[in-house]
Amino acid sequence: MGQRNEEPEVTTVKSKLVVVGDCGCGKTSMINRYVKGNFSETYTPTGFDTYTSTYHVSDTYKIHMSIWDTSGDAGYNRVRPLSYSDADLVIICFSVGDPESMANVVSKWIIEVREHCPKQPVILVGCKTDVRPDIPKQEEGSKIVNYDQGLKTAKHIGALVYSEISSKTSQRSVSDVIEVAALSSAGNKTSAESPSLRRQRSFIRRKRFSGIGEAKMHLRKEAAKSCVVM
Ligand SMILES: Nc1nc2c(ncn2[C@@H]2O[C@H](COP(=O)(O)OP(=O)(O)OP(=O)(O)O)[C@@H](O)[C@H]2O)c(=O)[nH]1
Repeated sequence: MGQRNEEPEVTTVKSKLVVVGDCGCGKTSMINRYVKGNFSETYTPTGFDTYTSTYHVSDTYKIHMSIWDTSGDAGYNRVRPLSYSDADLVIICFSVGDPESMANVVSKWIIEVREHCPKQPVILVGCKTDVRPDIPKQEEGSKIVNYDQGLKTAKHIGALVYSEISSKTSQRSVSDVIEVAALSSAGNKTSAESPSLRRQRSFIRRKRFSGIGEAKMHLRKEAAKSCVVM
């Protein structure tokens, strides 16, 4: 009798991640580092851009991400909200070398995000950590955001995760945060109970792929020091 060669059923979950934050804080560089694996010193302001990438969580579970890159420019304040439609998770970025960009997380970004995405999880990302050692000690406090200040802001805005990255020097830090975002958003889907989505949800439950649980497991497995799940 011949052996049946059964392919395992592969579940693919779709997830939309929206990335916002001040101009020049490092959003596009983070996405480029994750999707294309490269980094450019050249600053090209973004209008809107969409990238796609598939995260292979396991042999039988994939997350197909669409990552929406937005402009931090005030000129886009009226059109940027269109990007939030159907978002599963929002990543708010600031630059650790620019305290004003972190202040704007509280005074501008979380307010805009909550207006359009009242329930979706938010991840706060401090970008450009490689600039920290370049800033002279006596200027600390005025020109740099330290880790504790970033973490405090993340708690203040009710973020699910606080993470710090350098798109310039650390592929790993960027992969960690995007993959935690993917896992958190995939386990968080609650809308549109189509039969296929019901199957996905039951699969997620069976495999204990709850968003936050999966994110924590991922963090432990990878021993990532750059992400903190709150
Ligand atoms: N040193 C350093 N520079 C970075 C890093 N990430 C981005 N940059 C630089 O910062 C500048 C702006 O980066 P972008 O990624 O384009 O910033 P953005 O947030 O997408 O900007 P907008 O499109 O205007 O909203 C570029 O010159 C990048 O090379 C980083 O991790 N370290």
